[in-house]
Amino acid sequence: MKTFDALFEELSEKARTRPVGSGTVAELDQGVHAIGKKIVEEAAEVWMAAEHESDERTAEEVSQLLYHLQVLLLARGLTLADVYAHL
Ligand SMILES: N=c1c2ncn([C@@H]3O[C@H](COP(=O)(O)OP(=O)(O)OP(=O)(O)O)[C@@H](O)[C@H]3O)c2ncn1[C@@H]1O[C@H](COP(=O)(O)O)[C@@H](O)[C@H]1O
Repeated sequence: MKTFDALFEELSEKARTRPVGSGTVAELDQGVHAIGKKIVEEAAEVWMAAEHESDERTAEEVSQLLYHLQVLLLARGLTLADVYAHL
């Protein structure tokens, strides 16, 4: 099972090597504005799933939100350590 930290490592590598077909690379190329909109959209989907859908759907939506948050960090050149410093 993939962890939050392992996903960030994977996405960091994708950002560095820019493999063809990577959705992460495509999203990074859209920039912070587009990624931010995606985060807002995913956050709303988390809310709706938590209120109206199953535990599994809620967990799935949360995973997508976490993914897009990580892409935003990469777009800004931030690391997980930068975030953890505030936890
Ligand atoms: N965990 C994720 C992940 N979660 C969410 N997403 C993206 O978020 C989208 C889900 O958004 P929506 O629910 O809005 O679904 P959708 O409306 O069909 O998608 P869009 O039309 O909005 O793109 C998916 O289509 C993916 O583009 C993810 N894309 C990639 N990953 C992981 O990231 C890693 C790198 O992926 P690549 O960069 O694509 O190789 C791999 O391990 C993947 O499993």
